[in-house]
Amino acid sequence: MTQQSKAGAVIRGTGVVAGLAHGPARWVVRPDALDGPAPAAAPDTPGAVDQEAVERGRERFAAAAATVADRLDQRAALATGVSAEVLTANAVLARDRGWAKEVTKELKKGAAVEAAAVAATESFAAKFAKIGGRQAERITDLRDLCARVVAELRGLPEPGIPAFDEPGILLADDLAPADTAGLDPALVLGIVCEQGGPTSHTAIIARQLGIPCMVAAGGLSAVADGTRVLVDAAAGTVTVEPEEGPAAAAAEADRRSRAAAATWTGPAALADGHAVSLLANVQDGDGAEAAAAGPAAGIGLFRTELAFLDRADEPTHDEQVALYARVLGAFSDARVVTRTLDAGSDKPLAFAGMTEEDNPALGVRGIRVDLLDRGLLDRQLDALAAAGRQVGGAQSSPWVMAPMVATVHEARDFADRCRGRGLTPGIMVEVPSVAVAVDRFLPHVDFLSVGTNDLTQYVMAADRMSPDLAALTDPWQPAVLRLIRTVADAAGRSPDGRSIPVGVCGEAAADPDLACVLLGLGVTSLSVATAALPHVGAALAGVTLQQCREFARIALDSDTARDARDAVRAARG
Ligand SMILES: C=C(OP(=O)(O)O)C(=O)O
Repeated sequence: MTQQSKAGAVIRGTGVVAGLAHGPARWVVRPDALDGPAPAAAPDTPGAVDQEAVERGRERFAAAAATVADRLDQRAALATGVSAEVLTANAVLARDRGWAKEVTKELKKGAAVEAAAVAATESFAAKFAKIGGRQAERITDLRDLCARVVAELRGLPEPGIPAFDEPGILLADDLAPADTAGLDPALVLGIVCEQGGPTSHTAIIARQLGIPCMVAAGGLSAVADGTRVLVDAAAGTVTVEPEEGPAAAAAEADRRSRAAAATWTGPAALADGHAVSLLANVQDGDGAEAAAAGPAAGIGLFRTELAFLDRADEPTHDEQVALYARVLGAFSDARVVTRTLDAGSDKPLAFAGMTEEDNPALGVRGIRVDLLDRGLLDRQLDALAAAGRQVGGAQSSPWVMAPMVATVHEARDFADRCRGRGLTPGIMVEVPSVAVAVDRFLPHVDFLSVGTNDLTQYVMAADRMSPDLAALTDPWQPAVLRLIRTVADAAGRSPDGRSIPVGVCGEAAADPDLACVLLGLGVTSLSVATAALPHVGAALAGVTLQQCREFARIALDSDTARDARDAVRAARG
């Protein structure tokens, strides 16, 4: 039996639709397709095939699948936009001839019809998993259809969303599109899935409905139905049985800020008219084009390693040029900051030549891959320079930054290699040594970008992946904020008289309260996931620079991350 989460425990996941939600957890009812009396699976050594049984099974499956498809069509007719598209696509999947054929194959082996449906589904799921990417994310759709067809074959009600008699948070291993498409945002305040990815249908529909949503929340099954939880999708956390007063206040403040965000269209500016450079974090061409269609003023972090995570071999020069040109071209007149491959730690790249390490977060990652193969970075810089020339205009000298820089030597060497190719060099500030000795780094680079996720991990000596250490890896940690102030102060009066831009591209920038603090600390740009842009933009529109400075002072003078957050939230009102 799963051990239940304790009060105050924090579960981590990936936020896909920013926002806070507080209420009782309600689990999706998803009966295992083979619950109940086990239907006969295909025997290992099939005897003579009972043709009549095969035919009966084929007809029963076809009828059940058609009923499920009809119901999906009916729901599609009542839905709009992406919800309708998703429901229709799943109705088509339910009528798929290949699926029916695979079921018949299993029936011919002697399986009962329910078992045949499950076996056929799992055979497709295995194929989808092998292909990976978006195809793998369709496995949930497929299994959901199978569960519905099996329920229909057994004369049971359709599995799915529980009835909500009060507003709450929907929890699931993964949600099927047929579930998400019919959700009522007045009752479903938040969605958390133990599995799923940022491009899964759950994420797409939650975004359309404006429901805060998290996926890949490992350990969620330890949360019992009815337990009160606080979901903070921007921070990627679910707090089990949080302190009621502050949790309710935070959720209410967030509800108001989401209402403001829904009408915010940019460009970003503070209430006193002070312009803010609000940029997007992206990982591929689709993301860059989606960002360009919204209020982003450019790209502050293009995580190139995420575009190549599933690659066994290094992408060719031409492949890289095509990808980079697409991302640069999405903002042909504005700043696009590309980060060189941040391979290693939680993002191993098969082609980067890393070996297993005991402590990969402190090992060969980011720029340190130079130790194994300097050519990898050189080839990436060549491709980026070529993409810049191809796009031209404002992108003819692309901004590029290196992750995990720790020494002045690394910064100088990186900058030389960039300048030699006509690129504009910067470095990430995520190793504390850079923040502590920032004045020594500034003469070599044209910009800095603070990666608060890693900076916090390394300042607090706490693994960012550890759910038990979530309170320590909170970017509101006053020690982290003090380092950011040191960096911003130094960059504002660089020894050679230049004012060096300092951005923040970690998750800290996506927290509307913390975004105000960061501007108050002197940061010159913020880069956040595209979905979080309106939340941050709307929050900034409600405060002046002087207020931001006051919020920064309050946060710096706090002893804990929690005190800092609570005090700034109270001051913002
Ligand atoms: C932006 C950052 O990098 P990563 O992609 O490792 O989160 C960070 O560390 O804040």
